[in-house]
Amino acid sequence: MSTGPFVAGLKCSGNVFWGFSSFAWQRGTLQLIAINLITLHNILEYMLNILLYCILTCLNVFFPNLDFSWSTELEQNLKDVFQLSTFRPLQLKAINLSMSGKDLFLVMPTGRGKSLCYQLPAVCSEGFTLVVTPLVSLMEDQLMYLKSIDVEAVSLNASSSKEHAKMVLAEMTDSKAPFKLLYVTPEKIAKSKLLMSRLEKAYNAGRLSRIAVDEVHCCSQWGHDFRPDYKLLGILKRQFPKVPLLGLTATATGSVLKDCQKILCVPEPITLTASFNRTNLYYEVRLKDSNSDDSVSDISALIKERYKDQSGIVYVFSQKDAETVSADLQGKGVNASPYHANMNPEDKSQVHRKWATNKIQVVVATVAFGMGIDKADVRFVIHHTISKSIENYYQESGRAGRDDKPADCIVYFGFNDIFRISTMVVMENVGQQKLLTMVDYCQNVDRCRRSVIAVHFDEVWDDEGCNEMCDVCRHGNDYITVDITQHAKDVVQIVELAGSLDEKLTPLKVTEAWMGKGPAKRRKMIQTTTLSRLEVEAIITSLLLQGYLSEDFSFTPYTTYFYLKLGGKAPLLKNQSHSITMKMRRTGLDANTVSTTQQTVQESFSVPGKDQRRKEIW
Ligand SMILES: Nc1ncnc2c1ncn2[C@H]1C[C@H](O)[C@@H](COP(=O)(O)OP(=O)(O)OP(=O)(O)O)O1
Repeated sequence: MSTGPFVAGLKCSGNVFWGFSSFAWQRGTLQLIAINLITLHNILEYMLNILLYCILTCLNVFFPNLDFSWSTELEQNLKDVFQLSTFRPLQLKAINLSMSGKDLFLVMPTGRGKSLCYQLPAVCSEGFTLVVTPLVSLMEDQLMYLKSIDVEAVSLNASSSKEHAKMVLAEMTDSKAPFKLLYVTPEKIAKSKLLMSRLEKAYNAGRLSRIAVDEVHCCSQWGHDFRPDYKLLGILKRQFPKVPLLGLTATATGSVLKDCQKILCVPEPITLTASFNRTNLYYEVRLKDSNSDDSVSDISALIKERYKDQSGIVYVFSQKDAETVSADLQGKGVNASPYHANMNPEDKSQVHRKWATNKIQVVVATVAFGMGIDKADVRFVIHHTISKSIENYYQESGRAGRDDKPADCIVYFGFNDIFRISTMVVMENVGQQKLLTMVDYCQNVDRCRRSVIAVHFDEVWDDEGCNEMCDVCRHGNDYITVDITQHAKDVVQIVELAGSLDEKLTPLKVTEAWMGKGPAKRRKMIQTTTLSRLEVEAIITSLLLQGYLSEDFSFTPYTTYFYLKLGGKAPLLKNQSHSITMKMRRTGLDANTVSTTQQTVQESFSVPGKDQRRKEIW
């Protein structure tokens, strides 16, 4: 906000006045008045700005169909260029705000049409829009699509040839250049001074009309896909403050967006958030039994019966799993192919192409099969292994049902998978925290699954609206509340004992020790259990989620080991009055060991006599 000329004017009058009078107090009084006037002016100007801002925001947000100078052109290009008849929710609001020069964060579920929110304004504006995209493959998909609808777009990335880069850099400042969108990777912005100098020239010539930062959550370490080069993108708004910035993401919580705002140096962005509730998606969690993992048989039966001739994705944990699960499914008569980052690019695009044209029914993929996958009729997304966070799960499962027709999102939840993923995300800042929220989603038996997702994304959600489109709501009350205080004490005792012997126990060792199995390496008195393996695993998971146990990692040059140690809440168990409960699925539990919610919690599990419980293990 500029006050320069006003201040200068007053200083001048103060000097004139001083020439006529020698009374210091008169000068002081005048200065005081001047300061007050300046303050008043500042306040008024500030209030006026806020008022204008509010009016514009209200007009755009509440009356998105109001006619603006660009409205006719928008409608025309939507139909003629993009061949679309109507806008989807929030698209027009976002476009109008961006066209009116506002900085904007657009949070919209995957597949709902975020790209149009900068592509259409680009077509309707002078100059070009700079689009920052994390992946070259995403960039290429967009360029291909834009070419197919005759919108001129170019890209600059590490694999651009020298001639191409030279041509693009020259055209950036050429008013006759035809391209409307320039796609770059964040690395380019961070590393190419030449690109920055060209952008500056384009900015000064009024040719840089808009900046779009795709997958904006990559800026924040709190996001699920942090990329270091995104952290440097604040330079764009610092150098080109008058150019509106549009940050787009499918998955960002309020705190992630706040972080992105700071990193991108966007002073007051407007945030538009579309609902995360994909009403056509059915969410389900199935338990993987560690004793006899028959999840692949289960998946193949589902695909051959429920999803016969329908297109889908099976997500797996590792490249090796992609190969083996795909081979197993093929062996069971499913038309499946693997997809992972280690395949050569031709093989990857061949699998993608064949799947897109329904020549392959199922892609068994790692998360490498991700951004840019835009097939409308995906009827199922099955996770053979849980995702590393709710954000990841939402995005991966969200590839189902983009045509708004019913589709299923099923996760197979296995105890051992928790620790495989945990060691994978060990280096990530909040990796464990995020993984545990995903585990909580899977272990949950009493809350509507869509409400768990919605709450995670700060959205208010009413379970009633689920319409039984998740397993919890569909099989309501299929759970019991059990008292696990004594069990917690037993498990904590095992971990404590190992600690006192300077030994570390993996979750598997704890499970087996508690169940009285495993090699009898040390002879120590512990209390074992007669609970089933699924129950034991559920209790250990719950103790981890509730903070009675926690992770303890150990690194070797070749691998990372996950051990269990006492959590911050473990000492509470020494307190006689302290009790812990958990909710468990009724289905699959041993009828002799569990009780209904009506029974007293103490009866919930049968606890064997002390002598019976004394066993020598590990
Ligand atoms: N108004 C509209 N009407 C009909 N289809 C639309 C509309 N806007 C976009 N689409 C289509 C175009 C694409 O095929 C599909 C997904 O759009 P896209 O912009 O790729 O989604 P997105 O960017 O939100 O998803 P992702 O997060 O996966 O990148 O929706």
